Amino acid sequence: MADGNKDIRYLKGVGEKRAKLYEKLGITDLCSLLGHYPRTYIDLTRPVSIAGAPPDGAVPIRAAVVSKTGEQRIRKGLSLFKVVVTDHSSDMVITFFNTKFTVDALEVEQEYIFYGKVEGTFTRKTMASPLVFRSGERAGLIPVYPLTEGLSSKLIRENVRQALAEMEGHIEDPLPKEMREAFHLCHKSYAVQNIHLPPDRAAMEIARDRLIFEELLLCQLAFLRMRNRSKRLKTRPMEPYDLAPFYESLPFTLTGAQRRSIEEACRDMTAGTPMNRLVQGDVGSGKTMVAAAAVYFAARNGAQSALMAPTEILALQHFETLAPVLEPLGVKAALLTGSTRAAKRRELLKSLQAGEIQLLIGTHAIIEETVTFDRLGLVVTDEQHRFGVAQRVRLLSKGENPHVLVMSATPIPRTLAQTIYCDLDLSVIDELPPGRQKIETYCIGSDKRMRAFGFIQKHLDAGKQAYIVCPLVEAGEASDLKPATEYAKLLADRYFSGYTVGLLHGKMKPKDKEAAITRFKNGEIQLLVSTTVVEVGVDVPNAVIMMIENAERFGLSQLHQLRGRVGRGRDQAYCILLSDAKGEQTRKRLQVMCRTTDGFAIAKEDLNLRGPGDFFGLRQHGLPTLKLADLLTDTATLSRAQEAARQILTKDPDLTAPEHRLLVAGVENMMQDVD
Ligand SMILES: Nc1ncnc2c1ncn2[C@@H]1O[C@H](COP(=O)(O)OP(=O)(O)OP(=O)(O)O)[C@@H](O)[C@H]1O
Repeated sequence: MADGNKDIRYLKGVGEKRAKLYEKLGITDLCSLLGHYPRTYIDLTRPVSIAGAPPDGAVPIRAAVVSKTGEQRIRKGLSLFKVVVTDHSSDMVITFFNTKFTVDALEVEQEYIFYGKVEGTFTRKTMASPLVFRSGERAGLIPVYPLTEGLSSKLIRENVRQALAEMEGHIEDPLPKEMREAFHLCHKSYAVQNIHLPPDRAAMEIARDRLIFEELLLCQLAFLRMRNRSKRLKTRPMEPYDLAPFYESLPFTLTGAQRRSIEEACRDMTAGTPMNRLVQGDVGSGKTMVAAAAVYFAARNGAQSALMAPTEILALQHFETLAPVLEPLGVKAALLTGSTRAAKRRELLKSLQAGEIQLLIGTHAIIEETVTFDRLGLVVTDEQHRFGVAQRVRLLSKGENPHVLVMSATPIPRTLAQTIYCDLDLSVIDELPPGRQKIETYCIGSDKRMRAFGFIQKHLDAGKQAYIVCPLVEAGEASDLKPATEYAKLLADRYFSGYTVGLLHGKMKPKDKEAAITRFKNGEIQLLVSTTVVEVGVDVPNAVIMMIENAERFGLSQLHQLRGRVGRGRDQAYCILLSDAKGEQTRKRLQVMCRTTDGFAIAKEDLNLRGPGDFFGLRQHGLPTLKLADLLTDTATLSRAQEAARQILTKDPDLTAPEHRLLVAGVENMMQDVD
């Protein structure tokens, strides 16, 4: 505990009850209270006149009280108070509800700052339930804090003020002095003081910049240290075998981007340290073939590979794609999932241990203790963020420092990827296989549903297939949404009665899911009604239409993944987004889908619209929660922090120097909440 730090109950007005509320915000002592940064600020430095107040948004108005009415009881539990105020430009009527205490404290003829939205007509201005500040008391920026029920921003402000006084002179700076000077950063104590109680915007910005820098620096240090550690691991270097037999055996020519990624991966494996590579490519860009080549390369070197997929459907599909490619080249593949029967499983595990199987594909089932390899040399994970760190470590421990290849279909802008996957090298497949056409995307209301059905029927008649995705499995989960089970029945009985309609959802038994996918792949099912279980990875090139019901329910990146299930062959493909939602934000989101099919552009829009916190749960990516930094907009600070982290680790790779003691504590504190 830092010098001067005390339990939160030390503060005036904080007893057991409030301490419990503070605990909900992760605050237990003065230091954690000071680490609870304001969400935003009310700027009292630039009051506007009543007559000149803009019609939208809250503003500070400096005005004097003219008169107050008494309490008016509107109904039980609801009282109204009216206060007339004036400034040089106009009068205004302010209404307060149930806040007798605030109104009583207002003195006639005194000036105050009222912070709220000015409404009403040109001649009669009004404001409802404003925040009130004594004019001249402190016309700075007033911090507004993230709250929990029972704690007000005002109370937190008062507690923070006291905590700052208590901690004065005790706030140590984790950044060495030379670094602060080199990167033009203020001292930590100035930063903490001015993030909470800035006299003006400039001071707040200096403080913010400094704290964002520190946050990003700690994050970079954590990842770079991890990376340095893995670079120090040793593994047997592989021989650079010729990949020509692999390339020649494929039914198509690989794209330049696929070959480049393959070469990068194979080069990594010939070094004496384990590969740690992320292959990132848009939907349908052909990531599986990169994995296939790496598996082939490892097998030629006598090493086994494991491929772990997040769902049984995906594991099965990888098996069905990879086995026919690899087995003619002498690489035997096997599939192990939760539904593999006991006898088959026993036999499979024996062959695996004897080294007769070169590639094991499966779900979590492959990390169980009973699964042992003869010589595991390569681990491929699909969509890494769906696995926890512990699961990954368990899989890795089945070999001696095996190589790692991660495939991700979530397009992340490069700067973000570099931060999130700072411990991984990055290969980007930025080219689609030849002949792919832009998926035509339409957004329609349910009044056009029948026309859409007609459009689908025309394509089914021509021998093509289609998907209809619904948000839910069963009725009753939410009243206005299409449940897949009932909808599939309705479609089969009424609108698509002459066609084969299949159903796929997450609550089905694995065996039935497998059967549905296989029948769809074989063309026995023409129209597949599904929930989002088809979202990632499902590959049926003959399917050309993706219709999504209640499209407003899905995030942009999810819609993109769903749409990516079509347009995987040479035929023109279509995506129909069905939504009756009227909200402007929703319309905007769906329009983005109609405008572009580029996953990276969509991810960027998604980040802009939702913010990185919501994007895909950063914590699942192994990224700590950042309090102030925004990875999208703070890119300049991010590169400064990266530079600083590199400088620190070059001098002190293990962060053992005494001047880095506080940095290490910061890194550990930051990483402790990552899974
Ligand atoms: N170079 C290529 N030329 C033509 N077709 C290709 C090429 N590479 C892959 N394909 C085919 O493209 C389809 C998509 O490939 P794959 O399933 O590997 O994509 P992906 O990157 O895993 O996509 P997703 O993330 O959407 O699952 C498959 O049917 C595959 O056989």
